[in-house]
Amino acid sequence: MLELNGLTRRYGSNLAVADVDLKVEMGAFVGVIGRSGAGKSTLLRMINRLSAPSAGTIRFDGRDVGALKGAALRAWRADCAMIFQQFNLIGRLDVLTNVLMGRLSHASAMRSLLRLWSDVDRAIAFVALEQFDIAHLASERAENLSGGQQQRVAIARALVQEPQIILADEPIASLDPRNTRVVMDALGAINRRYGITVLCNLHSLDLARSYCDRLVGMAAGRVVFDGAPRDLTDDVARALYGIEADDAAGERQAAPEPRSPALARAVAVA
Ligand SMILES: Nc1ncnc2c1ncn2[C@@H]1O[C@H](COP(=O)(O)OP(=O)(O)OP(=O)(O)O)[C@@H](O)[C@H]1O
Repeated sequence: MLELNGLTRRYGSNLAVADVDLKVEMGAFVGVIGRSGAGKSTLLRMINRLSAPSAGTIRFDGRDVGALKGAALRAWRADCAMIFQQFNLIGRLDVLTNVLMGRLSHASAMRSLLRLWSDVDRAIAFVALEQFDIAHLASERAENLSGGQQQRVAIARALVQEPQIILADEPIASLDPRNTRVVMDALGAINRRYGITVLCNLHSLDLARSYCDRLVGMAAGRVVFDGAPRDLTDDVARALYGIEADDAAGERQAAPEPRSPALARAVAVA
């Protein structure tokens, strides 16, 4: 289990993440939702230790993730793979090599340094590409692929890390609707087939509702909703997103003021 307690990140006087308590059971597909600036990326980056908490703890199966250093920290980062909005591939390298980068933590230091991939690593990378219907692109330069294809390469790279958790930070923000579905389906397949826990930052409520089995709503750095998608009522959504609610939900009518006092307070300080 992943357990966050009092997790906080300050940037000067700005509280990006404020006193977050969260327990995530392994195997879950959790959507982290909220308006821009709510603290979603900062939360995921702290879990991966890309950003240092100002206060609070991150524990995984009882281990204090915040205290990890050196090889143990590298192992943790391999255990919780990140997927970014901008894919973060090496454009001039071919697709297969990009996926093989996900095997670095499984190779010896010498092999990693010389990029001497074993046949087993190559086979694992190829199978990962096949799963997302992009094996035929293995020898293409990554920069020549469409956004949706590049994100599937990034997901394949994350998969070959053999992580326990995938942290996806707005993975579909730069994609058109068709590729959005393809990429979300790929994350859903990983979650179901391998039981890999997915924490996925999403702006779209429609997507969050259709793909996630639990939603965590953030406003002004705080968790203001935590529950099943069916419990995320329109009122809660409006409180979370304010004037962005219709964009997020894909509706056309104007959003009334939030009726839930606790959520309204949280949004007011956002
Ligand atoms: N490196 C940084 N330096 C200073 N402030 C930061 C930094 N990163 C984030 N912040 C601030 O922390 C707050 C939360 O930002 P964060 O990116 O986590 O929100 P978000 O919900 O992921 O938003 P978005 O959906 O736009 O990415 C914002 O006020 C942001 O300006």
